[in-house]
Parts: sequence; C-alpha cells; structure tokens
Amino acid sequence: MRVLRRPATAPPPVSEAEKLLFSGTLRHDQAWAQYEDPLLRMSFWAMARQFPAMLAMVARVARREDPRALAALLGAQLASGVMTAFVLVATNEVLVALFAGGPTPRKLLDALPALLLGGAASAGTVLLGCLIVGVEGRLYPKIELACTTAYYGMMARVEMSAMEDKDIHRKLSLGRYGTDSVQRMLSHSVWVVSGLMSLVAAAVVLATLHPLLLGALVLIAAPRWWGAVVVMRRAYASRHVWVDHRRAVDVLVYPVTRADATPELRVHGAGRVLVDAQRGMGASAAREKARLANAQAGTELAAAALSGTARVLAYAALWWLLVAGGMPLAAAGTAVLAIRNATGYLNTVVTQLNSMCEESLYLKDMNHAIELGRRHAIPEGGTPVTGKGVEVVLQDVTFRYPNADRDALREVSVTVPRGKVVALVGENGSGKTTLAALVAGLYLPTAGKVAYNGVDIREADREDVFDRVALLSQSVQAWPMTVKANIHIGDGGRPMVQRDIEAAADRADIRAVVEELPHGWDSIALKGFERGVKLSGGQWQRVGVARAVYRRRDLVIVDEPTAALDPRAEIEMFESLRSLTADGVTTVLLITHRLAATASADVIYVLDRGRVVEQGAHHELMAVADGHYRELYELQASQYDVGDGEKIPTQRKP
Ligand SMILES: Nc1ncnc2c1ncn2[C@@H]1O[C@H](COP(=O)(O)OP(=O)(O)OP(=O)(O)O)[C@@H](O)[C@H]1O
Repeated sequence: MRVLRRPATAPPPVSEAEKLLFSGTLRHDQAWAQYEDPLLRMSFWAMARQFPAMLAMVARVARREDPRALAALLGAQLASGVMTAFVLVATNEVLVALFAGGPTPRKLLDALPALLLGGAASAGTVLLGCLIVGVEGRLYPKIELACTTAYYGMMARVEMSAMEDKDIHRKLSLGRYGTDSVQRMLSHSVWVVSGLMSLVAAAVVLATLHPLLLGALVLIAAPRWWGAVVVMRRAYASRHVWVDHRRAVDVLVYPVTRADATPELRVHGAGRVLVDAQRGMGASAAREKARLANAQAGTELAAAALSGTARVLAYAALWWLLVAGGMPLAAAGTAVLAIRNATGYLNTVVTQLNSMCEESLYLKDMNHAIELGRRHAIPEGGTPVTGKGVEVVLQDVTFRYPNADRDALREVSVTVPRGKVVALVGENGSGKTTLAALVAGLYLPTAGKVAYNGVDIREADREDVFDRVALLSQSVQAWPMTVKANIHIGDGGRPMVQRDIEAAADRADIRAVVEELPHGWDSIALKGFERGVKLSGGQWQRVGVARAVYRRRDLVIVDEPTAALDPRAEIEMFESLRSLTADGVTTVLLITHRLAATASADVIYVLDRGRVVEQGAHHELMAVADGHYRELYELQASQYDVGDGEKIPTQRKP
C-alpha cells in the first residue's frame, strides 16, 4: 500500500555562475541519485515490512562480532519494555487506590505498594538505559571496525582491471558509505524495538481498559505518522535533487583555502570568481531550504490539527465511558497517560524506521560491493614462481582496457631477460605504461600469454609475482606519513630498519635533504600536518627511487623516473639504475622519453600505437635508415643543436 504519492522537487535552477564555470550543472559520476528512487518509492508499510529483514541483517553482524553484548542489549531492551508496561499498570493501581472512597491517609497507605513498585520499575528502566548505553559503546565500534576492515580489505585485493571498469568501480566505491551503516542501523533498531515494546505495553493497557481506546490511539497516531513520513520523504527528495548542487559549491570554494592555489587565486583574481559563484549558488540553495521549511510547517500543522481532532474525539469518548459506561475515574487517568505515552513512542518508531530504511540502502551497497569485490579479487594461491631472478616473456599479447573501444596493445611479443636493462620507447599513448603494467602482473592479457620464469601468469601465484617486482613511477605516491615510513612502505611487510632506509636514501641521493629537515626522518611528508614538510617534485622522485631501492626486488620497473630531476640528477639516476643489474640477477625495465638514457640499454623495444615496431640494441636500431627509433633519437638530438653542427653536450665530461 502506498501511503503517499512520490514528492516532487524541481531541479535546482542553473545559475549564471554554473553556466559560466560548468556550462550547465556539475554532476558527479557516483550520483547519489541511485538512492532517490528506492527511498521515494518506499511507503511506511513497505518500511515496516522490511524491518524484520533489516533487523536480521544487523543481528547477524552483531552476533558474529560480540554475541554476549548483543544478548545483553536485546535482554535489556526486552526488560525495559516490560518495565514500561509495569509502570503503567502500577500507575493505574495508584490511581485506583487514590480515587477509592475512605479517608485520605488510608488511601495513601493503600496506594503505597503500587507507588513503590512503580518507582522501582522506573528506577529499573533508568538502570537498564545506562546498561544499554554501556553495551552499545562496546558493541558499535566492533561492528564498525569489522565492516571497515571487510570493505577496505576487499578493496585492497581487487584486480586492477576491475578498478578500471567504470561501472564496477562505481559500485565498489559506493560500498564505502555503508561501512558505518550497520552500527547506525543497530542503534536505530534498538530504538524501534524499544519504541515498539513500549507501544505494545501502552496498547495492551488501553485495550484492557476499553477496546474503544485502542481505536482512539490509532486515530490520534495516524496523522502523526503521515506527517513524519511526508516531511522526511520531502527532505530526501530535495536532498537527492540538490546534492550535486551542494557538492559543486563545496568543490568551488575548496581551492580558496588551499595554499598551493594561492598564486592564481591572488594574481589572476580566481578567488573573486569562485566566491561570487559560491554566493550565487548558495542563494538558490537557501531558497530551497526556505521552501522546505515552509512545506514542513504546513504538513506539521495539518498533522497536528488532524491528530488534535482525534484526541478531542478520544477524550469525548472517555467522557462518555466515564458518564455512561461506568468506567472508573482512575482508569480514565491511566488511559490519558497511556495515550500520551503511546503517541510519543509512535513518533520515535516512525522516525527511526525512516532512518533505518535509508541506512539499509547504504548497507545493501556495502554488502553488494564486498561480494562484487570478492568476485573480482586477485585469486589467492597458484603455481609458485621459483628461481633466482625473473625472466618475463610476453607472447602475442593483446590488451584492451575495460570500457575502451580499441586495444592498447596488439599482438605484442617482448622478452624481459634476467639481469638486463630493457627500455621501452615510443610516442605518447603508444602503450609503454600498459606493457609495463602487464609485466608487473597488474593486468592479465586479453589475449596471448605472459609467463614469469615459465609460469603462465594466469596460473601463477600473483603474490609471488608482485613479490618479485619494485615499481618506480613518474608520479611518486606521497603517503601521509613520515619520510622514513614513506621509504619503508616500499617493503612494508618486513620490520622497519632505519639503517636500510638510510642506505636506500643515500643511493637515491635524498639522505642529506631529509636529515636537514627540522624533524629529520620523522618529518611528515605532507604539508598541513604538524611536522609537515613540502618536498619538491624532484625530491619526491628521489624518495620514489629510495623506496624502490629499499624494496630491492628482482625486477625494477621504472616509468619516466626523471621528469622532475635536474640534468645532473637525471644522469646519476640512469647510472644508478644501470648499476642495479651488476649482480647479474636484477632486471630493470625502463620507460623513458630521454633517448640518451636508452642508448646503454641491453635491448630497446619501440612501440607505436600498441605494437612493437622495432627491437634491438641502440646501435642496431640506429643502423636502420628510416627506422622509427632513429627518427625519434635524431629529433631529440636536434633540440641540442646550436648551429654550425655544434651540439650542447648531453653528458657531463668525465
Ligand atoms: N586506464 C585506462 N583506461 C583506458 N584507456 C587507457 C588507460 N590507460 C591508458 N589508456 C589508453 O591506452 C593507450 C596506451 O596508453 P599508455 O599509458 O600505455 O601509453 P604510454 O606509451 O605509456 O604513454 P605516455 O608516453 O604518454 O606515458 C592510450 O591510448 C591510452 O589512452
């Protein structure tokens, strides 16, 4: 049964600022709009019907995490409901004794046992309330921790190709909003259960006094339910239509507070543009809030009027029962009290049920994400990759990114031999990074075969594969932790050894820089935190080198490592990478546009639009008259030509 029609909210008007800055509205990919329909379609009865299933879902997690706390919580709730009924019955007894005939001291004495029992029951309710607070404090954090661990643990194991798939990634990331929903749902269900129990207690007392009073209770409560559900659904509707608008305002003004945006904000006057846009968009949001408040006031007035009328009718019925039905005055007093309490409990139940329904959607998303993530997880176990060093062989490998309409690599055959330097060169978008990711075991080929020491990557234990690889990419990941932890995270599975960190930093030529920082190795590698420092782009690249050196694995994959380095550091970096292979075991796979650096590679693969078009050593490729590599090399070398055949030297003279 649908109690209400779907509330309509007009979409936000597109302000001049939005037209100017977004050419329309700014909408997020991960639209919250997916919640809009289920929430708005939901009637009160649909919510009530879902309640047992939601409760079971929450109880399952709570029982797994702390069955004793859950039992204590449920027991305390049950006892609290019984106490509430007991207080009402005791009140009735007190009133019966007080309204009876006889002298007042006698009546008081008669009422005393019920009064004491009622008082004890009230005190019991208070004590149970305290117990519930304590148990909730113990149980909720455990539940939240279990959910976050399950969710993030799953996310850390998802195949990279699934993360690249727009649809899968959207579903996976939506699960994040559900990690604290279980504990919130449990908290709401505690309220619903206790509200329902108190409600049932009041209803039973009323029905015992006279069945007509039960009907009166329904009449009084119904408009209040209606009002609460209408107000809440209208608020949902508005929130979901306006959420992108609100986020766009946040996105707009956020840079105004950022230190790194200050130059353009000041010099170009970008700050003024953003603040003006925020004012324009904020004004329309304020109008929407005013509209909601007016509508809410109207609904609540209508609900109060209907409920008030029903209450007047109920009191009239009570009057009639007193006068004509022979109901004792004490029973009428209890009835008034029960009606008043029951209305309050009803409001609690409706409000909490509404919140539960909203939470249940997030929770479903989380469960769905975890299940989806497990389906796309990197498989555990497999054939071990054994042997000293690694040789990676790609045979007729084709690869297409999820959602892409063409292959990034097409029938590529490449051998990355043990103990050598292999360079991948080619123009932007030719497929070098993709090829390196396949060599690292991050993607599985769409067609063809990748073998690690002879083991097909599809059968290999991927943990073994990852354990053989160290990555150094152009944009070094800056983790919000100390500088030393930023290096240690390269091999975070082993205990942190300061000596090894310093040795790696020495090799990457970053040790002196770190040790001169005010907090040295304990500096936080991000500005904006206490002990926070800002490292330059080149310094970060050196931290990245230190991280890869600290990791020290058989295969070091280096993607454009020198973009931010000064010329001296660049030369030193290539020399030091080359020296890694001196042990005859370590392999370096190097991607670079600096062809001067590839000259010393053992083998160079030239890629063009996803295909290997040339391969060989530098001198072999330079010998190909109209070769692709030679053309690129000469083009680059010509940049240093200063006329008259003179060239600016690209290497330091010894
Ligand atoms: N995550 C992705 N999803 C879809 N397509 C991608 C993705 N990453 C890269 N591509 C596409 O695959 C092709 C190869 O990209 P790749 O990054 O491997 O080239 P590259 O040779 O490393 O380029 P560059 O020299 O600019 O770094 C390009 O057409 C690129 O647009």
